[in-house]
This record gives sequence, structure tokens and C-alpha cells, in this order.
Amino acid sequence: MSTETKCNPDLVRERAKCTFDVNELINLFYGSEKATKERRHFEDAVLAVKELKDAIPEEYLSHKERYENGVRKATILRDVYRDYKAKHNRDPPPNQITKAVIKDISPFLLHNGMFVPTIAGQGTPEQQAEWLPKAESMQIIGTYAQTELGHGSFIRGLETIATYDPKTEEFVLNNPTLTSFKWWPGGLGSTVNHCVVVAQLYINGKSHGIHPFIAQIRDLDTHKPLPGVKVGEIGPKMGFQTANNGFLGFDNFRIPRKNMLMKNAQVLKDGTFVKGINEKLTYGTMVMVRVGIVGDCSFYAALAATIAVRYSAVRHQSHIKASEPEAQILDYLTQQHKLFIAVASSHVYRNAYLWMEKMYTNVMKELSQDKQDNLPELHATACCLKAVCSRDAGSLVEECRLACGGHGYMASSNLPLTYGVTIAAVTYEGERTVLLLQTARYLMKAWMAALKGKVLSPSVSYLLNSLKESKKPWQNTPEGIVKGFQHVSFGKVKAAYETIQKYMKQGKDYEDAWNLASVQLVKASEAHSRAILCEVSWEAVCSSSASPNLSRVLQQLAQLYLTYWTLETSGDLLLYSNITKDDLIILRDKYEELLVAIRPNAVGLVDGFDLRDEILNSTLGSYDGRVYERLMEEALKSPLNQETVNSSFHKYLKPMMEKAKL
Ligand SMILES: CC/C=C\C/C=C\C/C=C\C/C=C\C/C=C\C/C=C\CC/C=C/C(=O)SCCNC(=O)CCNC(=O)[C@H](O)C(C)(C)COP(=O)(O)OP(=O)(O)OC[C@H]1O[C@@H](n2cnc3c(N)ncnc32)[C@H](O)[C@@H]1OP(=O)(O)O
Ligand SMILES: Cc1cc2nc3c(=O)[nH]c(=O)nc-3n(C[C@H](O)[C@H](O)[C@H](O)COP(=O)(O)OP(=O)(O)OC[C@H]3O[C@@H](n4cnc5c(N)ncnc54)[C@H](O)[C@@H]3O)c2cc1C
Repeated sequence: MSTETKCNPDLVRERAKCTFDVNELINLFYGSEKATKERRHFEDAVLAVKELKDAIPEEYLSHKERYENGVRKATILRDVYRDYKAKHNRDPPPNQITKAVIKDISPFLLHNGMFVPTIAGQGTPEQQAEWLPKAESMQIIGTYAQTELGHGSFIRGLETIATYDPKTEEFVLNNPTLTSFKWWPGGLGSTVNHCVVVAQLYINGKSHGIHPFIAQIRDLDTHKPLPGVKVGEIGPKMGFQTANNGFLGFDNFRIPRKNMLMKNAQVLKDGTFVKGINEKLTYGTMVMVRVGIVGDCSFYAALAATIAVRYSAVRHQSHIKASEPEAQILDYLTQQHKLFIAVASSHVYRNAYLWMEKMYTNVMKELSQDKQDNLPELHATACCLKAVCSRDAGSLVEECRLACGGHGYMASSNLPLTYGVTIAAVTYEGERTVLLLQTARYLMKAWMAALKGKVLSPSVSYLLNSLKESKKPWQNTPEGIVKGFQHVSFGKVKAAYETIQKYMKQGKDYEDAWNLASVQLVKASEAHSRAILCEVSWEAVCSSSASPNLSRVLQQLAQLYLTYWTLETSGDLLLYSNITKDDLIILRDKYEELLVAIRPNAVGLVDGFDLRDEILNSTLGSYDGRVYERLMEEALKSPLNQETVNSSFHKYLKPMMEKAKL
């Protein structure tokens, strides 16, 4: 980080006000002092590579140049990772330095994020031995090709076909229709030479559902598409410009039998199909990534909050009191209301991610012992938390952008690009509504089990308690608020269930009744997610090992999250819990007190995310707060400022002006 000496004096004053040790917060957030040290050390190593620095901002490059620059930097970054591993005999620590290097999304994201994990999770030991070393060392580059032009959400409806030919012991891949073309996979456009293709398996004319296959699609030397492969890039998007999303179609393209990833289901040489213990295990990589996305949401909220809070400490506009100098905009309570929820939410998502990671690891261990009981709970929880956190994080990033006024609209603030990347997660890896409806299926089953007095899984056991406790008075404490959110979820689950029953009594079948109740079902899932987020984050701060000074501030943040959402969803609480109008007025006052209490620590709190300037990549958010200097420095990099008079003057403007004189 930069030294305090060149810092904007407002930021120096803010840091002097902080009531806790920022380094303690950093170490707590990232796990330990050792983890912080190792992460920073790795980030230093990456940033020391001169070739990774961009000569001009990415925004001035063409679509093609941006991609090529992205690939160039991704390959250099890959060398740094390899060298680190060779030197330390372990992978680099978790870090966000790719953001400082690629700025947008790496064309290798899908290779590392889904291709390699799918081979590891869906391949037999032999298949792992064949492909993992090549993939991990980047001798081959891959992606995860599932979504098609016609189907993304409903993957049982995918149209790519893999027909087994027992004579040659091969699968024949075909995309018989335009809608069957793969569409979206990252890196597919021009980067990868392999992919995991998810296709419908046919043996002797019989369908056996969707399965993952490994296909080499480009020549390893020439990179030309192999015969029978039609592949290309899908063009510019709202964000993800360097992710290199592509399309792909096969025409009688043959792959050997061993290329079907067969850890779960198998096709024997003679064409016998051996079913796996649970066909949903084929969806395993998606579950893992959904968990990871909750962690990503914490990062994007932290990034946007750091930029907007630092900027708001430096920016002065108008007066709170006419007799005093222009106020720091951070002193306006409305500004605190916009920003502190982003700081608080980043901590909430982080704790939820760590909680989900534990659940994921436990279930994976159980699955390796053929125990599947907890898979439905993992799937249901990953679905709703991914859906709610990604949408909330997108809204928080946008609110931070708006909170920076006009300068937030500048690309150089990095908030527009961050919004584009964050909001994409609402759709990818399972569209929000679709995933919330998956959780709703689980909630309906849990509710029916609760009605029968059965024991429920931990994440839904509150449904049983709420059933018993519905008469207890509201308590205006964090624990009371957590219970309140559980009551809301309970009430919405019950109402959705009863709505389905009502439609069925009217003669509708279950599917139609489900569709008619689905707005309520989605809302029940959202309420369930909120109850989990509140409970998990409050428990995390209560059990944290932080010093009293830090603990106080972390509790304030967690209470802010609870109170913010109580006030945002007060209608639901009035409907489904025993909260009263008076309780809400007390909580409204409490919320204002929390904003005021957090205010002196605002800059310390975002410093505690430890996101260095290169990762923030923002004129508004740098550690030293030299906002106006940076805005001007960046503006001067515009190609339009490299010449005093642009040729369009002579070509168009002058002739127009002269014509106007006639
Ligand atoms: C130790 C490690 C711990 C954690 C991990 C940590 C880090 C992770 C590392 C990296 C990740 C981090 C960041 C991300 C990195 C890279 C990725 C970044 C960008 C990715 C770019 C985007 C990629 C993509 O988008 S890939 C394509 C994604 N596509 C989808 O998500 C499609 C969504 N659709 C579906 O999933 C399904 O179609 C469906 C909606 C679930 C419906 O399926 P289906 O019709 O078959 O099922 P039914 O509705 O009939 O339900 C039947 C039954 O099955 C249950 N079910 C469904 N899915 C699952 C599942 N996955 N697991 C278990 N069970 C499942 C369903 O609930 C039903 O049950 P019931 O009958 O009992 O109700
Ligand atoms: C940036 C980005 C990167 C991606 N990367 C990859 C990748 O690497 N690999 C890959 O395979 N895919 C990738 N995808 C594709 C992504 O997984 C799909 O777009 C996503 O799963 C949503 O599917 P869809 O596009 O078919 O949406 P649709 O399902 O068509 O959704 C459209 C609308 O229909 C609604 N809807 C659909 N079904 C239902 C239902 N059953 N009930 C109620 N409403 C419904 C949705 O809620 C939504 O409002 C990527 C997408 C994006 C945006």
C-alpha cells in the first residue's frame, strides 16, 4: 500500500479516527496473519512482472485487441502461478490478483474454474490420470460447454447428441439443429482446444439422459477447428469482454468411448449402460461453482464499497450547516445508508461462503463413501444463496456507483465494469428464478415433513421451531431479528404450500398448481435465504476471536445488515412475525444510530478488505485518495487527447461550418 505521506488529508484524518486495528481485521477476514502475508507476497510477485502492465487502459482497445491482450496476460500469469508452485511446492494462496492483471474476465476462467474441476469430479481415476496432468500444466486448454442457443436452464432439454457406436467403440457427436449449438462457454471462441461437452446419450436408439464428454475441438499445433467442428465467438456482451464466450456445433464428430466422463454412469464396450447411484451427481461442478459465487459476491461488494467509501471521504459537496465548510459527502446519512450496507454485506457473504464451503466439503466426503442423504440440502442451499447473494451484490455495486455521482459513471472509476461482471452471476451457473424454484422444491418437501413431525435437516430445522413458537412475542435483539426472518420464511413456505393445495382442490394438477404458486414459491426461497444469511452471519460474529474493539465494530456491521433488511422487508415481518409498529420505530432509530456509530470507522473498515490499488483499478478508490489528479491523468490517456486537432475537424466539422455560411 502507498504511504500516508502523499495521502489526501481527509483520508489521513479518517484513518486516525479508526477505533480498531485494521491489520487485525485483514487477518480475520482472510483467515490468519500467515494467510495475509502469503497472499500479499504472491500479489507482489505478480505485480512485479513488467509485462503485465497495460500501456493504455483496456477501454481504448478494440474487441479483438482486448481479447489478445487478455490471452497474453493470462499466459504470463499462468507462468507466475507455475513458478510459485515449483518454488513453494503448493498452489498460490487464494487471491484476486487476476482482477489487477486481466481487469475483466480471464479467457482461462472456465479452464481453471470448470474444465479441470469437472475432470476431477466426474472422471474415473484412469480418466483423471490421463487428462488432469495435461490440463493442469496447460498442455491442453478446455472449457465447460453445456448451454445451447435453445436451452440453458432446462438442461434435460439439451439437444447435443452423443450416439454410441459399439462397432468402433466411439461416440458420435452431433448438433442436429441451430438451437442445439453450444452457446456461451467461456474461452470457446478462440482460446480452447478441448471442452467438456454435455450431451444427450443415445445407445441403440434409446436415450440415457445427459452426460459429460471430453472432446478435442482444435488441432494442438495449428489451433484450427478439427473436421466436423464448427466453432466461433459470440460477440460483445454487457461485460465479460475478455472471457471469450463462444459457440460450437458438431457434425458426425467421433470421440473414443473413454472420453465419456464415467465416474458416475458408464457405457461398457458392448454398449451396456450402467446407471450411476444418483444421476444428479452429473451436475456436481455447478454446485461447486455456485458455492464459489457466494465468495465472489463478497469480493465484488468489498471492491465497490472500498471505492465508494474512500471517494465519499474525499469528496466535499454542499453544507450540512451553513456556518461550516462544505461537508465530506460521507457525512450525509443518506450516503452512509447507501454504502455501509455494502460493507456489511461483504462480511455476510464471506461468512456465508465459509459456511457453505464446509457444507460442500462434508457432503463431498460423504459422497465418496456413497452416502447421499445431505446432497439435496447442499443443492437447495447453494441454489438460493447463489441466487440471492448475486442479485444483492449486483444492486450494491450499482448503488455504490450511483453514490459516486457523475464520476461513478466514468469507466476509470471501475464501477461500470464491476457492475457488468457482478450482475452476470445472477444468470450464469443457473438463472436466479430457476434456482430459487429448485430451493422451493426442497422447502415444500421439508414443510410436508415438518407437518408430519419428522426431523428436518439443519438448514430448515427452524421451520419446526417456528411452528411451535409462532405465538411468542417479538424481541428487538439480533437473535430476535434472526428468529423474525425465520418466521417470515416459515410463513411464506406455509402460504406457498397452502396455495398449491388450494389450486389442487380446485382441480388443477400439481404442476399447474406449482406454476400458479410460483411467485410465492420464489419469495419463500428468498426469505429462506435471508434467514440463513442473517443467522450464519450473526453466529459468525458472536463466535469470532476478534479483540473487543474489532468485535464491537463487526457486531455493529452484522446488526446493520439485520436491521437494514428488517426495515426493507417490514411488510413481510408485520404479516408473518409478531413484530409491532412500535418495534419497527425502535429499529428505525437503531438503524440510524448504527450508521452514526459505524461512520468513524468507515474508511478503516474498507481498508480492512486489503484490496490494493491495482485490484481496485479505480480513479476514485485508491488508498491515497488523489481522486481529481487521477481522473485528469486517466482522461489525458484518451487517444483523442494525443493530438491537438482531430482529423474529423477538417473532414466534417469545417466543411459543415463553411456550408452553413453559404
Ligand atoms: C472445497 C471447495 C468448496 C467450495 C468451492 C469453492 C470454490 C469453487 C471454486 C471455484 C468457483 C468460484 C468461482 C467461479 C469460477 C468459475 C466460474 C465462473 C463463471 C462461470 C461461467 C458460467 C458458467 C455456466 O453458466 S455453466 C452452465 C450452468 N448451467 C446451469 O446452471 C443450468 C441450471 N439448470 C440446472 O441446474 C437444472 O436444469 C435444474 C434447474 C437444476 C433442473 O434440473 P432437472 O430438470 O434435471 O431436475 P428437476 O428440476 O427435475 O429436479 C430433479 C431432482 O434433482 C434435484 N437436483 C437438481 N439439480 C441438482 C444438483 N445439482 N444436485 C443435487 N440434486 C439436484 C432437484 O432438486 C430435484 O430433486 P427432487 O425431485 O427431490 O425435488
Ligand atoms: C456471462 C455468462 C457466462 C456464461 N458462461 C457459460 C459457460 O461457460 N458455459 C455454459 O455452459 N454456459 C454459460 N453461460 C450460460 C448460462 O449458464 C445460462 O445463460 C443460464 O444458465 C441461464 O439459462 P438461459 O440463458 O437458458 O435462460 P432462460 O432459461 O432462457 O431464462 C430466461 C427467462 O426464463 C425464465 N425461466 C426459464 N425456465 C423457467 C422455469 N422453469 N420456471 C420459471 N421461469 C423460467 C427465467 O427465470 C428467465 O427469466 C453463461 C452465461 C453468461 C451470461
